[in-house]
Amino acid sequence: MEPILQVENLTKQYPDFKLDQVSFSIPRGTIMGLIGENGAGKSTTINAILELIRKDEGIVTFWGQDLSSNPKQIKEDIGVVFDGINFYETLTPAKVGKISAAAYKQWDEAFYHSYLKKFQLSPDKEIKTFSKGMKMKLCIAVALSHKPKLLILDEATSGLDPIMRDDMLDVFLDFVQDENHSILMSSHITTDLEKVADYITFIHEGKVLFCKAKDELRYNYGIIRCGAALFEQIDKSEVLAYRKCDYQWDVLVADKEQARRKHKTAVVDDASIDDILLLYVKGEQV
Ligand SMILES: Nc1ncnc2c1ncn2[C@@H]1O[C@H](COP(=O)(O)OP(=O)(O)OP(=O)(O)O)[C@@H](O)[C@H]1O
Repeated sequence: MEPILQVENLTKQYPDFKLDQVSFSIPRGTIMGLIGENGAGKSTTINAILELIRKDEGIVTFWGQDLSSNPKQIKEDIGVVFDGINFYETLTPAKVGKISAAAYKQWDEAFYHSYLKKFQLSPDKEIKTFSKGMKMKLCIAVALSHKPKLLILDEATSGLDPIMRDDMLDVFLDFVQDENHSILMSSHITTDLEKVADYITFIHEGKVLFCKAKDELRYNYGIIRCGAALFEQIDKSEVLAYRKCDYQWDVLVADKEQARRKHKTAVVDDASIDDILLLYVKGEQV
């Protein structure tokens, strides 16, 4: 079965930045987390996938089809939420529902109102009275209510408090219970991705550094904490990245159990997604 979204060699050149041959795919029923430092190219990737900006090279297919081959249906099947999307401030959620019902043939008004209730958004209050988090929740309710099969979320949970974020992660997990649904979500809140993502794509300076199953990162990756003498002994072909902090070396490896067997005196910690990101971005690669 073809993936819901396949991205091959996506390239976009800006005067001071190049998104360089980005490739990944999202299998059905899964959540893909997109991570990377500020300016790494996450939003450029999402904008190019959605054809909001023109790509220079590369192939993007949804359900095996190019967006231009069936734009109306494919757009109906994709729910999009960006940090900073704003509705007209004088609209109310009820009016947004009416407008969306006219725009989407799959619009489900009852479903929309059940989300407004779940997210504690009054249908009749003007949007200008909403906080940033409330506006974000409204965007997510709209995106879910036209019954998409793919959700694309660019920093969509960053304005939410930890309790609401946790509820929202449950909504996302529910969404992918249907094997025909998937989510692509970029986030700086890597603990959220640790909770829900099945795969992680790490973009660094416009290039994909890796695209891996989250469990592979969680169960296999580790950080050796050691002094200079032990660092010299480590086989550098096993080192993904390293960083010197005062008198200690932090060394990222892809097989922590092997490192524990080989270096019995060293401390080998589990690596969180934040640790991995930090070592790749701030550390050095062999
Ligand atoms: N329209 C544009 N014209 C020129 N350069 C741009 C344009 N849009 C983005 N860039 C550059 O592309 C690079 C990547 O930006 P992008 O917004 O994709 O990063 P990001 O990973 O989403 O960052 P953040 O986490 O801060 O949102 C940045 O250097 C940015 O300045």
